[in-house]
Amino acid sequence: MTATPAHTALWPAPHASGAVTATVHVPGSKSVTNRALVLAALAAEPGWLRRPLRSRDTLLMAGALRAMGVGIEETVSSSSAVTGGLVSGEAWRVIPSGLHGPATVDVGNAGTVMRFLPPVAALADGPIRFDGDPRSYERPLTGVIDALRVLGARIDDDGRGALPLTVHGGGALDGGPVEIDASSSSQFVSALLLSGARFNQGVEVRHVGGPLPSMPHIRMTVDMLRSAGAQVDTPEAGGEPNVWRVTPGALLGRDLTVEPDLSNAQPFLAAALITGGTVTIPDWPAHTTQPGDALREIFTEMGGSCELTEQGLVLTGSGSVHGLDVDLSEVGELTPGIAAVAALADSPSTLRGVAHLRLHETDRLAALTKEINGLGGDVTETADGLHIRPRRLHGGVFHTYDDHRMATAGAVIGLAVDGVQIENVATTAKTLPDFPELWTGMLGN
Ligand SMILES: O=C(O)C1=C[C@@H](OP(=O)(O)O)[C@@H](O)[C@H](O)C1
Ligand SMILES: C=C(OP(=O)(O)O)C(=O)O
Repeated sequence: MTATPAHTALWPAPHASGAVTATVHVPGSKSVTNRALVLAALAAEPGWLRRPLRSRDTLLMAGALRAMGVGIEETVSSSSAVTGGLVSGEAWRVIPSGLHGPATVDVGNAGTVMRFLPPVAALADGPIRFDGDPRSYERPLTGVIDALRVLGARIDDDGRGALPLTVHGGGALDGGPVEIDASSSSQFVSALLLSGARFNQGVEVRHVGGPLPSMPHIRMTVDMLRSAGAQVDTPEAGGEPNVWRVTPGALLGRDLTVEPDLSNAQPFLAAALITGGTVTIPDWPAHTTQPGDALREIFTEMGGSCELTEQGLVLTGSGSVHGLDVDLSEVGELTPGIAAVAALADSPSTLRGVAHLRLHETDRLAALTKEINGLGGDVTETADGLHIRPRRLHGGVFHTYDDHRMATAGAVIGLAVDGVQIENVATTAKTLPDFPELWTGMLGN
Protein backbone atom coordinates (compact mmCIF):
# COMPACT_ATOMS: atom_id res chain seq x y z
CA MET A 1 0.00 0.00 0.00
CA THR A 2 1.38 3.43 -0.87
CA ALA A 3 1.32 6.24 1.70
CA THR A 4 -1.19 9.06 1.15
CA PRO A 5 0.67 12.09 -0.24
CA ALA A 6 0.85 14.87 2.34
CA HIS A 7 -1.18 17.29 0.21
CA THR A 8 -4.21 14.97 0.05
CA ALA A 9 -3.99 13.70 3.65
CA LEU A 10 -6.97 14.65 5.82
CA TRP A 11 -6.45 15.80 9.42
CA PRO A 12 -9.50 15.47 11.65
CA ALA A 13 -9.66 18.90 13.28
CA PRO A 14 -10.18 18.42 17.01
CA HIS A 15 -13.59 19.48 18.31
CA ALA A 16 -13.53 21.34 21.65
CA SER A 17 -15.75 19.72 24.24
CA GLY A 18 -15.72 22.82 26.47
CA ALA A 19 -13.96 26.08 27.20
CA VAL A 20 -10.30 25.97 26.13
CA THR A 21 -7.86 27.01 28.84
CA ALA A 22 -4.18 26.89 27.96
CA THR A 23 -0.84 28.64 27.73
CA VAL A 24 0.68 28.39 24.26
CA HIS A 25 4.30 29.25 23.46
CA VAL A 26 4.22 30.53 19.88
CA PRO A 27 7.45 30.29 17.80
CA GLY A 28 9.23 33.36 16.43
CA SER A 29 7.94 35.82 13.87
CA LYS A 30 8.46 34.97 10.20
CA SER A 31 8.59 38.63 9.22
CA VAL A 32 11.13 39.56 11.90
CA THR A 33 13.30 36.47 11.31
CA ASN A 34 13.54 37.00 7.55
CA ARG A 35 14.28 40.72 7.85
CA ALA A 36 16.89 40.02 10.52
CA LEU A 37 18.58 37.42 8.30
CA VAL A 38 18.81 39.86 5.38
CA LEU A 39 20.10 42.73 7.52
CA ALA A 40 22.65 40.46 9.24
CA ALA A 41 23.85 39.15 5.88
CA LEU A 42 24.39 42.73 4.65
CA ALA A 43 26.10 43.92 7.84
CA ALA A 44 29.76 44.81 8.20
CA GLU A 45 30.26 42.41 11.14
CA PRO A 46 28.80 39.15 12.47
CA GLY A 47 25.51 39.15 14.35
CA TRP A 48 23.23 36.89 16.40
CA LEU A 49 19.65 35.89 15.89
CA ARG A 50 18.12 34.33 19.00
CA ARG A 51 14.94 32.25 18.97
CA PRO A 52 14.64 32.56 15.18
CA LEU A 53 11.65 30.92 13.56
CA ARG A 54 12.60 27.67 11.90
CA SER A 55 9.95 27.08 9.27
CA ARG A 56 9.87 26.58 5.52
CA ASP A 57 9.96 30.32 4.74
CA THR A 58 12.86 31.10 7.07
CA LEU A 59 14.89 28.02 6.16
CA LEU A 60 14.51 28.99 2.50
CA MET A 61 15.80 32.48 3.38
CA ALA A 62 18.76 31.08 5.30
CA GLY A 63 19.50 28.57 2.53
CA ALA A 64 19.45 31.29 -0.12
CA LEU A 65 21.83 33.54 1.82
CA ARG A 66 24.16 30.60 2.43
CA ALA A 67 24.13 29.87 -1.31
CA MET A 68 25.36 33.45 -1.87
CA GLY A 69 28.25 32.94 0.57
CA VAL A 70 26.84 34.07 3.95
CA GLY A 71 27.77 31.95 6.97
CA ILE A 72 24.78 30.96 9.13
CA GLU A 73 25.77 28.70 12.01
CA GLU A 74 23.43 26.86 14.36
CA THR A 75 24.32 27.29 18.01
CA VAL A 76 22.73 26.24 21.27
CA SER A 77 23.64 28.64 24.04
CA SER A 78 24.40 27.47 27.56
CA SER A 79 21.11 29.02 28.74
CA SER A 80 19.12 26.58 26.62
CA ALA A 81 15.92 25.53 28.30
CA VAL A 82 12.92 23.59 27.16
CA THR A 83 9.75 25.62 27.62
CA GLY A 84 6.37 24.44 26.46
CA GLY A 85 7.89 22.16 23.83
CA LEU A 86 9.99 24.95 22.34
CA VAL A 87 13.72 25.09 22.74
CA SER A 88 14.70 28.60 23.77
CA GLY A 89 18.23 29.83 23.78
CA GLU A 90 18.96 28.43 20.32
CA ALA A 91 20.47 30.93 17.98
CA TRP A 92 21.83 31.52 14.52
CA ARG A 93 25.17 33.27 14.21
CA VAL A 94 25.27 35.13 10.92
CA ILE A 95 28.67 35.82 9.39
CA PRO A 96 28.51 38.15 6.40
CA SER A 97 30.98 37.72 3.56
CA GLY A 98 31.43 38.89 -0.02
CA LEU A 99 28.15 37.91 -1.67
CA HIS A 100 28.70 35.92 -4.83
CA GLY A 101 27.18 33.78 -7.58
CA PRO A 102 26.66 31.58 -9.37
CA ALA A 103 23.90 30.46 -7.07
CA THR A 104 20.33 29.23 -7.24
CA VAL A 105 17.67 30.45 -4.85
CA ASP A 106 14.51 28.44 -4.17
CA VAL A 107 11.91 30.94 -2.94
CA GLY A 108 9.25 28.28 -2.32
CA ASN A 109 6.12 30.38 -1.98
CA ALA A 110 7.67 32.86 0.46
CA GLY A 111 6.82 36.46 -0.40
CA THR A 112 9.64 37.65 1.83
CA VAL A 113 12.23 35.51 0.00
CA MET A 114 11.05 36.26 -3.55
CA ARG A 115 10.87 40.04 -2.85
CA PHE A 116 13.65 40.73 -0.31
CA LEU A 117 16.43 38.78 -2.06
CA PRO A 118 16.64 40.11 -5.65
CA PRO A 119 18.04 43.44 -4.30
CA VAL A 120 20.58 41.44 -2.24
CA ALA A 121 21.48 39.44 -5.36
CA ALA A 122 22.08 42.69 -7.26
CA LEU A 123 24.86 43.40 -4.75
CA ALA A 124 26.43 39.97 -5.27
CA ASP A 125 29.15 39.20 -7.73
CA GLY A 126 27.81 36.76 -10.34
CA PRO A 127 24.49 35.38 -11.56
CA ILE A 128 21.81 34.40 -9.03
CA ARG A 129 18.92 32.34 -10.42
CA PHE A 130 15.54 32.60 -8.63
CA ASP A 131 12.89 29.90 -8.91
CA GLY A 132 10.09 28.57 -6.69
CA ASP A 133 6.73 26.83 -6.33
CA PRO A 134 4.29 27.17 -9.26
CA ARG A 135 2.30 29.75 -7.24
CA SER A 136 5.41 31.95 -6.93
CA TYR A 137 5.24 32.53 -10.72
CA GLU A 138 1.84 34.15 -10.24
CA ARG A 139 2.66 36.42 -7.32
CA PRO A 140 3.47 40.07 -8.18
CA LEU A 141 7.16 40.98 -8.45
CA THR A 142 7.24 43.73 -11.10
CA GLY A 143 7.66 46.46 -8.50
CA VAL A 144 10.97 44.95 -7.41
CA ILE A 145 12.25 43.93 -10.86
CA ASP A 146 11.50 47.25 -12.58
CA ALA A 147 12.88 49.24 -9.65
CA LEU A 148 16.12 47.28 -9.59
CA ARG A 149 16.59 47.88 -13.31
CA VAL A 150 16.14 51.64 -12.77
CA LEU A 151 18.68 51.45 -9.93
CA GLY A 152 21.27 49.83 -12.23
CA ALA A 153 20.73 46.04 -12.02
CA ARG A 154 20.74 43.58 -14.94
CA ILE A 155 17.90 41.06 -14.68
CA ASP A 156 16.77 38.38 -17.16
CA ASP A 157 13.16 37.30 -16.85
CA ASP A 158 10.63 35.97 -19.32
CA GLY A 159 9.07 39.42 -19.81
CA ARG A 160 6.14 38.90 -17.41
CA GLY A 161 7.84 40.71 -14.54
CA ALA A 162 7.67 37.57 -12.42
CA LEU A 163 9.61 34.46 -11.45
CA PRO A 164 11.64 32.63 -12.62
CA LEU A 165 14.46 35.11 -13.23
CA THR A 166 18.21 35.64 -12.99
CA VAL A 167 19.82 38.66 -11.36
CA HIS A 168 23.28 39.27 -12.83
CA GLY A 169 24.91 40.84 -9.81
CA GLY A 170 27.79 43.20 -10.50
CA GLY A 171 29.15 43.33 -6.92
CA ALA A 172 27.60 46.78 -6.33
CA LEU A 173 24.53 48.80 -7.33
CA ASP A 174 24.19 52.52 -8.10
CA GLY A 175 20.91 53.01 -6.23
CA GLY A 176 19.22 56.44 -6.04
CA PRO A 177 15.60 57.52 -6.57
CA VAL A 178 12.92 55.17 -7.91
CA GLU A 179 9.13 55.17 -8.30
CA ILE A 180 7.12 52.00 -7.75
CA ASP A 181 3.49 50.96 -7.47
CA ALA A 182 3.42 48.84 -4.32
CA SER A 183 -0.37 48.65 -4.01
CA SER A 184 -0.23 44.88 -4.65
CA SER A 185 2.37 44.21 -1.92
CA SER A 186 4.08 46.27 0.77
CA GLN A 187 6.98 43.84 0.41
CA PHE A 188 8.18 45.77 -2.69
CA VAL A 189 8.92 48.79 -0.49
CA SER A 190 10.46 46.70 2.29
CA ALA A 191 12.66 44.85 -0.22
CA LEU A 192 14.23 48.00 -1.64
CA LEU A 193 14.69 49.63 1.77
CA LEU A 194 16.30 46.55 3.39
CA SER A 195 19.21 46.52 0.91
CA GLY A 196 19.19 50.28 0.28
CA ALA A 197 21.91 51.24 2.75
CA ARG A 198 24.33 49.10 0.74
CA PHE A 199 23.55 50.77 -2.61
CA ASN A 200 26.20 53.35 -3.64
CA GLN A 201 23.72 56.24 -3.43
CA GLY A 202 21.34 54.64 -0.96
CA VAL A 203 17.74 54.56 -2.13
CA GLU A 204 14.71 56.83 -2.33
CA VAL A 205 11.49 54.83 -2.85
CA ARG A 206 8.41 56.75 -3.95
CA HIS A 207 5.15 54.79 -3.98
CA VAL A 208 2.76 55.89 -6.74
CA GLY A 209 -0.58 54.16 -7.18
CA GLY A 210 -3.44 52.91 -5.05
CA PRO A 211 -3.35 52.59 -1.27
CA LEU A 212 -0.39 50.69 0.21
CA PRO A 213 -1.37 47.57 2.17
CA SER A 214 0.32 46.23 5.31
CA MET A 215 1.81 49.50 6.60
CA PRO A 216 2.91 47.91 9.93
CA HIS A 217 5.22 45.64 7.92
CA ILE A 218 6.86 48.70 6.33
CA ARG A 219 7.25 50.22 9.82
CA MET A 220 8.86 46.92 10.90
CA THR A 221 11.38 47.28 8.05
CA VAL A 222 12.18 50.88 9.00
CA ASP A 223 12.51 50.04 12.71
CA MET A 224 14.83 47.12 12.09
CA LEU A 225 16.96 49.14 9.65
CA ARG A 226 17.33 51.90 12.25
CA SER A 227 18.31 49.34 14.91
CA ALA A 228 21.02 48.18 12.52
CA GLY A 229 22.35 51.75 12.36
CA ALA A 230 20.79 52.88 9.06
CA GLN A 231 19.50 56.40 8.59
CA VAL A 232 15.94 56.21 7.24
CA ASP A 233 13.60 59.10 6.41
CA THR A 234 9.90 58.23 6.44
CA PRO A 235 6.56 59.92 5.76
CA GLU A 236 5.72 59.54 9.47
CA ALA A 237 8.83 61.47 10.51
CA GLY A 238 7.63 64.61 8.72
CA GLY A 239 8.83 63.51 5.28
CA GLU A 240 6.87 63.53 2.01
CA PRO A 241 3.85 61.19 1.89
CA ASN A 242 4.69 57.79 0.35
CA VAL A 243 8.44 58.46 0.19
CA TRP A 244 11.14 56.56 2.10
CA ARG A 245 14.88 57.32 1.95
CA VAL A 246 17.77 55.18 3.18
CA THR A 247 21.18 56.87 3.38
CA PRO A 248 24.15 54.79 2.17
CA GLY A 249 26.28 53.36 4.96
CA ALA A 250 27.47 50.27 6.79
CA LEU A 251 25.03 48.16 8.81
CA LEU A 252 25.84 46.94 12.31
CA GLY A 253 25.84 43.29 13.35
CA ARG A 254 23.12 42.92 15.99
CA ASP A 255 22.21 40.57 18.79
CA LEU A 256 18.49 40.23 18.30
CA THR A 257 15.90 38.07 20.04
CA VAL A 258 12.96 37.35 17.77
CA GLU A 259 9.45 38.08 19.15
CA PRO A 260 6.78 35.37 18.96
CA ASP A 261 4.79 35.46 15.73
CA LEU A 262 1.66 37.34 16.77
CA SER A 263 -0.19 36.46 13.55
CA ASN A 264 0.46 32.81 14.31
CA ALA A 265 -0.91 33.37 17.83
CA GLN A 266 -4.24 34.13 16.16
CA PRO A 267 -5.75 30.61 15.99
CA PHE A 268 -4.91 29.97 19.66
CA LEU A 269 -6.45 33.27 20.77
CA ALA A 270 -9.45 32.49 18.55
CA ALA A 271 -9.84 29.18 20.43
CA ALA A 272 -10.39 31.07 23.69
CA LEU A 273 -12.71 33.54 22.00
CA ILE A 274 -15.04 30.99 20.41
CA THR A 275 -15.15 28.52 23.31
CA GLY A 276 -15.45 31.10 26.11
CA GLY A 277 -12.09 29.96 27.47
CA THR A 278 -8.79 31.62 28.36
CA VAL A 279 -5.56 31.40 26.35
CA THR A 280 -2.26 32.98 27.39
CA ILE A 281 0.52 33.73 24.90
CA PRO A 282 3.81 34.27 26.79
CA ASP A 283 6.36 36.87 25.64
CA TRP A 284 3.76 39.07 23.90
CA PRO A 285 5.76 42.28 23.34
CA ALA A 286 4.57 45.50 25.00
CA HIS A 287 5.62 47.43 21.89
CA THR A 288 5.83 45.90 18.46
CA THR A 289 5.43 46.64 14.76
CA GLN A 290 3.86 43.22 14.15
CA PRO A 291 0.36 43.50 12.66
CA GLY A 292 -0.83 40.66 14.91
CA ASP A 293 -0.88 43.11 17.82
CA ALA A 294 -4.13 44.42 16.29
CA LEU A 295 -5.79 41.18 17.41
CA ARG A 296 -6.12 42.66 20.89
CA GLU A 297 -8.54 45.26 19.53
CA ILE A 298 -10.21 43.09 16.88
CA PHE A 299 -10.93 40.13 19.15
CA THR A 300 -12.14 42.50 21.88
CA GLU A 301 -14.63 43.95 19.40
CA MET A 302 -15.68 40.38 18.56
CA GLY A 303 -16.53 39.64 22.20
CA GLY A 304 -13.29 38.73 24.00
CA SER A 305 -11.33 40.64 26.58
CA CYS A 306 -7.55 41.01 26.45
CA GLU A 307 -5.07 41.80 29.16
CA LEU A 308 -1.33 42.19 28.84
CA THR A 309 0.08 40.65 32.03
CA GLU A 310 3.49 39.51 33.27
CA GLN A 311 2.58 36.05 32.01
CA GLY A 312 1.87 37.36 28.51
CA LEU A 313 -1.26 38.27 26.59
CA VAL A 314 -4.35 36.72 28.17
CA LEU A 315 -7.49 36.51 26.05
CA THR A 316 -10.72 35.43 27.70
CA GLY A 317 -13.83 34.65 25.70
CA SER A 318 -17.21 35.83 26.97
CA GLY A 319 -19.11 32.90 25.52
CA SER A 320 -20.54 34.99 22.70
CA VAL A 321 -18.84 36.04 19.48
CA HIS A 322 -19.94 39.11 17.52
CA GLY A 323 -19.53 40.02 13.87
CA LEU A 324 -17.76 43.24 12.87
CA ASP A 325 -17.27 45.65 10.01
CA VAL A 326 -13.56 46.26 9.67
CA ASP A 327 -10.91 47.51 7.25
CA LEU A 328 -8.09 44.95 7.35
CA SER A 329 -5.79 46.61 4.77
CA GLU A 330 -3.09 47.20 7.42
CA VAL A 331 -3.29 43.66 8.75
CA GLY A 332 -4.26 41.60 5.71
CA GLU A 333 -2.55 38.42 6.89
CA LEU A 334 -5.06 38.22 9.78
CA THR A 335 -8.02 37.92 7.39
CA PRO A 336 -8.37 34.10 7.17
CA GLY A 337 -8.44 33.73 10.96
CA ILE A 338 -10.88 36.60 11.41
CA ALA A 339 -13.13 35.16 8.69
CA ALA A 340 -13.17 31.81 10.53
CA VAL A 341 -14.28 33.46 13.79
CA ALA A 342 -16.79 35.66 11.92
CA ALA A 343 -18.40 32.54 10.41
CA LEU A 344 -19.16 31.40 13.99
CA ALA A 345 -20.44 34.78 15.26
CA ASP A 346 -23.94 35.87 16.28
CA SER A 347 -24.14 38.65 13.66
CA PRO A 348 -22.83 39.34 10.12
CA SER A 349 -19.37 40.72 9.31
CA THR A 350 -17.86 42.76 6.52
CA LEU A 351 -14.09 42.49 6.03
CA ARG A 352 -12.79 45.26 3.76
CA GLY A 353 -9.58 46.64 2.22
CA VAL A 354 -7.99 43.30 1.32
CA ALA A 355 -8.34 42.93 -2.47
CA HIS A 356 -4.59 42.19 -2.61
CA LEU A 357 -5.20 38.89 -0.78
CA ARG A 358 -6.19 37.45 -4.15
CA LEU A 359 -2.44 37.35 -4.88
CA HIS A 360 -1.27 35.82 -1.60
CA GLU A 361 -0.40 32.11 -1.08
CA THR A 362 -3.68 31.44 -2.88
CA ASP A 363 -6.64 33.66 -3.79
CA ARG A 364 -7.64 33.89 -0.14
CA LEU A 365 -10.97 35.62 -0.77
CA ALA A 366 -12.11 32.89 -3.17
CA ALA A 367 -10.70 30.09 -0.99
CA LEU A 368 -12.37 31.30 2.22
CA THR A 369 -15.68 31.78 0.44
CA LYS A 370 -15.61 28.31 -1.12
CA GLU A 371 -14.46 26.42 1.95
CA ILE A 372 -16.71 28.11 4.54
CA ASN A 373 -19.68 27.75 2.17
CA GLY A 374 -18.68 24.10 1.67
CA LEU A 375 -19.41 23.60 5.37
CA GLY A 376 -22.83 25.22 4.98
CA GLY A 377 -21.79 28.86 5.46
CA ASP A 378 -22.97 31.98 3.68
CA VAL A 379 -19.98 34.03 2.52
CA THR A 380 -19.84 36.30 -0.52
CA GLU A 381 -16.84 38.01 -2.05
CA THR A 382 -16.95 41.76 -2.45
CA ALA A 383 -14.62 43.88 -4.60
CA ASP A 384 -12.16 44.22 -1.72
CA GLY A 385 -13.12 41.64 0.89
CA LEU A 386 -15.78 39.35 2.26
CA HIS A 387 -19.30 39.56 3.55
CA ILE A 388 -19.96 36.80 6.10
CA ARG A 389 -23.45 35.90 7.35
CA PRO A 390 -23.09 33.24 10.06
CA ARG A 391 -25.16 30.08 9.61
CA ARG A 392 -25.17 26.73 11.34
CA LEU A 393 -22.14 24.88 9.87
CA HIS A 394 -21.64 21.15 9.39
CA GLY A 395 -18.61 18.88 9.06
CA GLY A 396 -16.75 18.23 5.82
CA VAL A 397 -13.38 18.61 4.12
CA PHE A 398 -11.76 22.05 4.39
CA HIS A 399 -9.27 22.48 1.52
CA THR A 400 -6.19 24.59 2.12
CA TYR A 401 -4.69 25.39 -1.33
CA ASP A 402 -1.12 25.18 0.05
CA ASP A 403 -1.97 28.12 2.32
CA HIS A 404 -0.87 27.87 5.97
CA ARG A 405 -3.48 30.41 7.10
CA MET A 406 -6.30 28.46 5.39
CA ALA A 407 -5.25 25.41 7.43
CA THR A 408 -5.27 27.25 10.74
CA ALA A 409 -8.57 28.98 9.86
CA GLY A 410 -10.12 25.55 9.21
CA ALA A 411 -8.84 24.28 12.56
CA VAL A 412 -10.57 27.20 14.33
CA ILE A 413 -13.89 26.30 12.69
CA GLY A 414 -13.29 22.64 13.57
CA LEU A 415 -13.16 23.50 17.27
CA ALA A 416 -16.81 24.60 17.12
CA VAL A 417 -18.09 22.32 14.35
CA ASP A 418 -17.86 18.54 14.62
CA GLY A 419 -16.45 16.55 11.71
CA VAL A 420 -14.23 19.13 9.97
CA GLN A 421 -11.25 17.57 8.20
CA ILE A 422 -8.33 19.74 7.11
CA GLU A 423 -6.73 18.72 3.85
CA ASN A 424 -2.91 19.05 3.98
CA VAL A 425 -2.48 20.49 7.46
CA ALA A 426 1.26 20.04 6.78
CA THR A 427 1.12 23.24 4.75
CA THR A 428 1.32 25.08 8.11
CA ALA A 429 5.07 24.29 7.89
CA LYS A 430 5.41 27.51 5.86
CA THR A 431 5.47 29.49 9.10
CA LEU A 432 4.39 27.17 11.95
CA PRO A 433 5.67 23.60 11.51
CA ASP A 434 4.52 22.53 14.97
CA PHE A 435 0.91 23.61 14.48
CA PRO A 436 -0.85 20.21 14.85
CA GLU A 437 1.14 19.43 18.03
CA LEU A 438 0.63 22.90 19.52
CA TRP A 439 -3.09 22.66 18.72
CA THR A 440 -3.65 19.27 20.31
CA GLY A 441 -1.37 20.31 23.20
CA MET A 442 -3.61 23.35 23.77
CA LEU A 443 -6.61 21.03 24.00
CA GLY A 444 -4.82 18.89 26.56
CA ASN A 445 -4.48 15.84 24.31
O1 LIG B 1 6.79 42.09 4.87
C1 LIG B 1 6.28 41.11 5.41
O2 LIG B 1 6.89 40.39 6.22
C2 LIG B 1 4.88 40.79 5.07
C3 LIG B 1 4.08 41.74 4.46
C4 LIG B 1 2.68 41.47 4.07
O3 LIG B 1 2.67 41.27 2.67
P1 LIG B 1 1.69 42.06 1.63
O4 LIG B 1 1.92 43.51 1.80
O5 LIG B 1 2.08 41.50 0.32
O6 LIG B 1 0.30 41.65 2.06
C5 LIG B 1 2.11 40.26 4.78
O7 LIG B 1 0.87 39.91 4.23
C6 LIG B 1 3.07 39.09 4.71
O8 LIG B 1 2.53 37.97 5.37
C7 LIG B 1 4.37 39.44 5.40
C1 LIG C 1 0.97 36.61 2.84
C2 LIG C 1 1.75 35.84 3.61
O1 LIG C 1 2.99 35.40 3.32
P1 LIG C 1 4.15 35.89 2.31
O2 LIG C 1 5.28 36.31 3.18
O3 LIG C 1 4.47 34.69 1.49
O4 LIG C 1 3.59 37.03 1.47
C3 LIG C 1 1.26 35.35 4.93
O5 LIG C 1 2.08 34.77 5.68
O6 LIG C 1 0.06 35.51 5.25
